[in-house]
Amino acid sequence: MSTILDQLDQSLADRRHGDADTSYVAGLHQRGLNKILEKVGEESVETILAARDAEHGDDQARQALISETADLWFHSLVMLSHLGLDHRSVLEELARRQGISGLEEKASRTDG
Ligand SMILES: N=c1c2ncn([C@@H]3O[C@H](COP(=O)(O)OP(=O)(O)OP(=O)(O)O)[C@@H](O)[C@H]3O)c2ncn1[C@@H]1O[C@H](COP(=O)(O)O)[C@@H](O)[C@H]1O
Repeated sequence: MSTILDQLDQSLADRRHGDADTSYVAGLHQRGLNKILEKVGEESVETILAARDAEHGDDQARQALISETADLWFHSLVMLSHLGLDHRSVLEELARRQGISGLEEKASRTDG
């Protein structure tokens, strides 16, 4: 599956200075970080609403949650790409955290 993320990140990088008339991603980059963050916020809210519907919902509601989550991941990747980052750094961070209990990590923080 990480191949999909590799391919997607390559597409996003290729469109960084692409034609907004033919590319949604190029259009987002051209409209700038604030527009991209607006989309991330919008997709976050849509994902939350879809998750509430999916909790006691049918297969259609669960599929809608998958679709909204994909939109959220996609727009998050556009955000990272806009700032010169990609999914590999996020996967590395998740790998670094593997096996570290979230409760232990929280207790070890010096900032409370
Ligand atoms: N994975 C995606 C992907 N997921 C979602 N979307 C688009 O994200 C948008 C989100 O839906 P909305 O209804 O919120 O968007 P909207 O109403 O058009 O947006 P606003 O005008 O309101 O900001 C839709 O236009 C979707 O088509 C995506 N657009 C592109 N990709 C990937 O990015 C590649 C490059 O896309 P282009 O730049 O369009 O060539 C594609 O080959 C795909 O692999």
